[in-house]
Amino acid sequence: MTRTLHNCPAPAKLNLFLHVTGRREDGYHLLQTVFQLIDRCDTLDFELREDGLIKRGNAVPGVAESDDLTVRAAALLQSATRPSADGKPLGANIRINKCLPMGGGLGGGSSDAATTLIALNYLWQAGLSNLELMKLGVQLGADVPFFLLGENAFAEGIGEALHVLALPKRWFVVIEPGVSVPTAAIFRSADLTRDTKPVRITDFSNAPNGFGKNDLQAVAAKLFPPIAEAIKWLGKFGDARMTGSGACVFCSFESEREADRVLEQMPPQWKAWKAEALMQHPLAHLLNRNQELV
Ligand SMILES: C[C@@](CO)(OP(=O)(O)O)[C@H](O)COP(=O)(O)OP(=O)(O)OC[C@H]1O[C@@H](n2ccc(N)nc2=O)[C@H](O)[C@@H]1O
Ligand SMILES: Nc1ncnc2c1ncn2[C@@H]1O[C@H](COP(=O)(O)OP(=O)(O)O)[C@@H](O)[C@H]1O
Repeated sequence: MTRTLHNCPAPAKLNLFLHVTGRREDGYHLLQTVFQLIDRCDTLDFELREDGLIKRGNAVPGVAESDDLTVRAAALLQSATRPSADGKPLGANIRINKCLPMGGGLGGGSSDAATTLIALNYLWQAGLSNLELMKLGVQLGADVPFFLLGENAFAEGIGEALHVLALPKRWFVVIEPGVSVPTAAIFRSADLTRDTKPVRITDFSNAPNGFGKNDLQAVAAKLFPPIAEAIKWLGKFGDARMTGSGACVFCSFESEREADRVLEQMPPQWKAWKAEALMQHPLAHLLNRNQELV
């Protein structure tokens, strides 16, 4: 039995567009979005424990151990898994090397949770299918099923109704405006428009670059002026927009060279970086994909 998995990547996502098309009775919003995986990642280490305990091996500023999405993901998987022959569940030590900013709209916490489910399903030999992991994942956050799908996707519902989508190879410049955006506050805002007309997946496929808009952007940029400033500056180079509920802002380019040219001119107040589009989740080889999936 493998006992450790080191340096497991938890990649970021960008929402290439994000339309709010309605609201469910429970308050959750109906969305249409395209999720793009990129090669900027948190990395996680997992070590098997025989005593059944789930422990985080390092502190994550601002996130208590019991609230950490990795610890919650591990506990959820443990409760859905049959104990070993001696009746005891397996546990794990989890170390997280955070690179993705929290409240950045890059889905870092959700991706950490998905990587935890993938890695521990493998280490514990739990044998859950990908669809079963996705059903667990959506209980942790609306973005988690996407990271478990393992491929870029068009998403509907609250983000859990996923359709695999082939996206072109692109480079992205991403600005971290230095603020952390609470997702719930953006969705709660009275200023949010919730009635964008639904689009079809083919509408996007015919014109992938610069399609649609991010309906959460106006609300977030008003509440957090550094977001508006970053969009204005990056907008000089192309169609700059916010990802998710913010705060990060991105613009896509055909080549790495174009991305480098923009980074060379970046004002010093912002942390900024380039990333390449990923076609697949880096842990796709550990997913038990089968015909249940779209
Ligand atoms: C906006 C998006 C777009 O990809 O990404 P992020 O900016 O968070 O990365 C997601 O829909 C966010 O997903 P996630 O970050 O997992 O959010 P959750 O923890 O499920 O929800 C946080 C809160 O946002 C609100 N919420 C979230 C998703 C949704 N479709 N409708 C909502 O109204 C709810 O009030 C919920 O309590
Ligand atoms: N392992 C984790 N990494 C990041 N955030 C976490 C984690 N566990 C819990 N959280 C909580 O989830 C919130 C959203 O984080 P994150 O997913 O990084 O941002 P976003 O949803 O904007 O993409 C954080 O503010 C934090 O309180």
